[in-house]
Amino acid sequence: MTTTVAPNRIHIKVGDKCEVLDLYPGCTHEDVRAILCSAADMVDADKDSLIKLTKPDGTIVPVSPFLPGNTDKEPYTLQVQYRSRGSPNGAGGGGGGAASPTKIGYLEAKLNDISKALEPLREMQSFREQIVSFQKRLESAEKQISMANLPETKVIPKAIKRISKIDPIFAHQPKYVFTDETVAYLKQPSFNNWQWEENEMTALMEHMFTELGLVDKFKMELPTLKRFLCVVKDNYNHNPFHNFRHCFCVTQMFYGMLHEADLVSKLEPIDLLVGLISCIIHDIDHPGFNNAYQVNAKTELAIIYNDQSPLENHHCAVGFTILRNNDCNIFKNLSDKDYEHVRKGIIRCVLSTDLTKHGEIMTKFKAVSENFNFADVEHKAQLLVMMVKCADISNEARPADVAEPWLDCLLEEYFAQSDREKAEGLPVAPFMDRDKVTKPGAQVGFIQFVMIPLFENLARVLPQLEGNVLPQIRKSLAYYQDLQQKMTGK
Ligand SMILES: Nc1nc2c(ncn2[C@@H]2O[C@H](COP(=O)(O)O)[C@@H](O)[C@H]2O)c(=O)[nH]1
Ligand SMILES: [Mg+2]
Ligand SMILES: [Zn+2]
Repeated sequence: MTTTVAPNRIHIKVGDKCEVLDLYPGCTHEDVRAILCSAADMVDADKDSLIKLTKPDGTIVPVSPFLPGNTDKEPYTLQVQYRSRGSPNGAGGGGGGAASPTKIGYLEAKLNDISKALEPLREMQSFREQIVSFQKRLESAEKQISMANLPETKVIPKAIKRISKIDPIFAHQPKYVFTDETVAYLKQPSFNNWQWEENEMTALMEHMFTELGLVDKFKMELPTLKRFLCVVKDNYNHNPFHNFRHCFCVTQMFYGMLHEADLVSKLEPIDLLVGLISCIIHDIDHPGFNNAYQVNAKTELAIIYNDQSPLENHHCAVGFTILRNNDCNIFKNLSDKDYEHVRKGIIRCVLSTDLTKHGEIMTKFKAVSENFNFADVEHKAQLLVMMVKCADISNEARPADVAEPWLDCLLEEYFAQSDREKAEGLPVAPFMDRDKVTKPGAQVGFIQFVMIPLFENLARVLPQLEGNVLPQIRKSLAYYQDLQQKMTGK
């Protein structure tokens, strides 16, 4: 089982000064921003300040906890620009920036370091008192400022920020031509995602739109579709599991099931569009920490969405923010009625990927499957919900050499979350705890009690899944049961 524990060493250049930073596993976007601001001697830069990192060749490097490590020979160049909310045009403003929790965290850490170094000195006590008084002043400033900022949320500006980077990236996209073998293989649930790079995966997704007739039917402009997919890719974070490759796999499994069950002829193009876009945006901008963490840690997402499926609501909001941008709006030629239908369907599918809704969705679908009717709009909406849910948890429906690395990725993300929960004194779910989880332990229950019942329920309407998909899932279950037996003797 692989886990990442070593800090990531980053060399940066700020003006004519060079700095070395260590990013520790589990640090957040906010931590990285705070560290970079401090390296630029701009600890009072606020959340809206622009932080730009570039490689020596001028390529912009996204600021994230997964910043690739580099060497002192090729440091990143760091620029920080204030963007105080108080100033009318969002620029300039210098020291007037808001005190944010990250600044307080950073200052606390920095002051702790200083106080450790001063341990032997007599002034220690008075210095500690100064720290406490300084922290209190910052906390009170933060309270006042956060109250003043209440109406603003990060959701929409964040998505827009990344859209602004699209054209330079897009301009360098290579053109792809896929062989007949590849396009046929793309329709198979056994497709191996690990052979493809990110740009190839966006091109394969573009192929799905064309092949399903959606480009023609909805008069999509190809550059708009390419840009949409590219911006989606850039708005997935580099998490071990919830990343753009997972988005591709979910979309590809949905596409594979459409073909496997001959749904292209049974569903309307608008249904295919709802399902495909739902898969594509379903985990966009996932922070790598699940809903339980969001709620327990009282994160901004939990506050914005009142603890109600904060992640799934966020994925929808970011997806539709990208679509609202004219350059990415593949829905721009849809009638108002179609747009309304598509939006409603996508929101329903993406919100349904919250596994806490699983039981309710299963019960409803069992009822409609008794007399399923492809002409019934509600029946079809429930079918799409089930298909997106199946696609989302479908790794073990793939051959073992494709599925197993995904389990390592999932556990790596789980362990990073539980390590952080332990460090922050938050509740830890046993299935995420590195001291309690084994690979077969993680899979046997999940495949037996979640995956198989879900796919079997869907197979009541799509019996073709009994052909290729369900046998592979049962094979995975047998494999992990056997492994568990060997490991525990039970
Ligand atoms: N133990 C396992 N859990 C799995 C597996 N595949 C998925 N999952 C869980 O389901 C959710 C899916 O929702 P997502 O939108 O977050 O992707 C995921 O987070 C896992 O908790 C699996 O193979 N084994
Ligand atoms: Mg999700
Ligand atoms: Zn997912």
